[in-house]
Amino acid sequence: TRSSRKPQGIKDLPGPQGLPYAGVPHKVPPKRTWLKFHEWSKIYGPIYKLKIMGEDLVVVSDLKILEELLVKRKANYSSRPEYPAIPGANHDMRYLPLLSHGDHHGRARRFAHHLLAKLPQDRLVDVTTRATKDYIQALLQDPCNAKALTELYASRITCEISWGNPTVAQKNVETAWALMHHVSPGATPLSKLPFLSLAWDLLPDFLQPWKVNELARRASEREFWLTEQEKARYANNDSFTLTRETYKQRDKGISDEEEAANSVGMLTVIGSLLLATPVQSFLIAMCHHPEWQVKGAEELDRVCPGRLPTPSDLKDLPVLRAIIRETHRWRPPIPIGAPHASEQDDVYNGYFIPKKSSVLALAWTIERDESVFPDPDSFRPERWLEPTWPTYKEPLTIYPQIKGHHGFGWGNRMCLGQDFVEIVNMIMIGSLLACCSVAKKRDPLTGGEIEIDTMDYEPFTIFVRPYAWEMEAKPRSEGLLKSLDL
Ligand code: HEM
Repeated sequence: TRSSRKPQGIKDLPGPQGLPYAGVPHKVPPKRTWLKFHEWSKIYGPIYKLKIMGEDLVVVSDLKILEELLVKRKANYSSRPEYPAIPGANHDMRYLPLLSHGDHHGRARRFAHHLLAKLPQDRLVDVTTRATKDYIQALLQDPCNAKALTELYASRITCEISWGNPTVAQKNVETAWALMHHVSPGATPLSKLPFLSLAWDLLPDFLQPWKVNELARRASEREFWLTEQEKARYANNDSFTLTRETYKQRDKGISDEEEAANSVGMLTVIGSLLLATPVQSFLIAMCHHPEWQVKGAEELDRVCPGRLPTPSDLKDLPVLRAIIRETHRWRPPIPIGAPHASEQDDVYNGYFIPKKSSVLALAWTIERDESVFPDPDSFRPERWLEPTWPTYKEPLTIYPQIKGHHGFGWGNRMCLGQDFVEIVNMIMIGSLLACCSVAKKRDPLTGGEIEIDTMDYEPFTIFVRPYAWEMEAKPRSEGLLKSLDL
């Protein structure tokens, strides 16, 4: 048993107490789980443990402890927990972020890294700029649909990069959210009662409707990814699919057609979801902070008059970078972190961490440390721009920046998409600031502003996104829109 494995004199981590096997699932709210974890970190400290249906979760909100466990001890902390709702997710070469630690993860990660490293920056800029122009036009026509439009146009970017085919963007969004929904707590009984997965191969399907649903979801995703790969092979573009062809010729692993299709499909899915959330949070922040819209737009008018920003402008756009960095801090897209599973029992600072624990880097709490981020709940980009704030760092031609910050994860599992995100966030958010101004919607009868709940985020296992909100959007500069052909 675990307690007999625990060395003498070694303590259990503090944390909320619950039932012997089940732990505290009844104390973890399905909505805004990160707020509960944040509250517990105030009570139990920067590293604490809770149990949910037999799984130990170690929740960490201190950068030094994370550095020690997830970087220095990465040999032990680079795996992933099991996802009962997707049997096989740890070893099927399908979803790189869910693979357990081992050669198979290394192979998938090297290939994904190769695809992203070989992506010419010009192509990413071109694809993103075109999608952003269409996005702005659509947003100006239908601002209350901002949530869905942002996801659709982020998806157009990743679908074009992956397969040279933006027309399947909507299908990609649906595929992405079907996966996310499926792995969310409570979506199937498997997440709540993991032992049911033992029956997967034993019981007839009619007794396991969740199995039938999962197999259907997987089959449709598989067909989608293989079809797009096949179509892309005959198209003359620089898509990831074609990069893969050259990789194959050099005989560097990934020989299987399906494995390659999965790698590209997985990047298309996670890329589109994660590119959209910061833009959605940015729009909500801007509805509350017209003053930052003005400051951001003034900077863009000065640095890139009559055109949209490009990566070579980044050094001259500290206000834009501060707005983006503050958006990632204010509403982290992955507020409780992506779990790293430990492979062996371990002891940290006199505390026992059993093997197969899931270690969570609690981004929400790290980004709310009052000694580093005074007034942490407010959206204040000036904390990155004025020397009186603890986060201020020079030179302003480089800082603030999102690349390399802890929200992209740790050690062997660190996000591979950081350059991608930096460019796409910059073009989408910079173009929005240059072209439009947004505001809370006004009630047509009373003329009063319709409030937007800035904490109303939809929970999925790892990513979050805001629920739909209502807003107004107007062209900021007709001249700019005209010169851009919008
Ligand atoms: C706002 C945008 C994004 C954020 C905040 C983000 C954050 C993260 C985080 C926290 C992880 C897990 C790290 C860990 O376990 O320690 C991760 C993994 C990953 N990300 Fe990102 N990401 C973003 C966008 C993207 C994009 C656009 C791509 C691809 C185009 C991408 C590709 C990946 C991949 C492939 C992994 C899996 C790495 C592995 O398990 O070995 N990410 N990301």
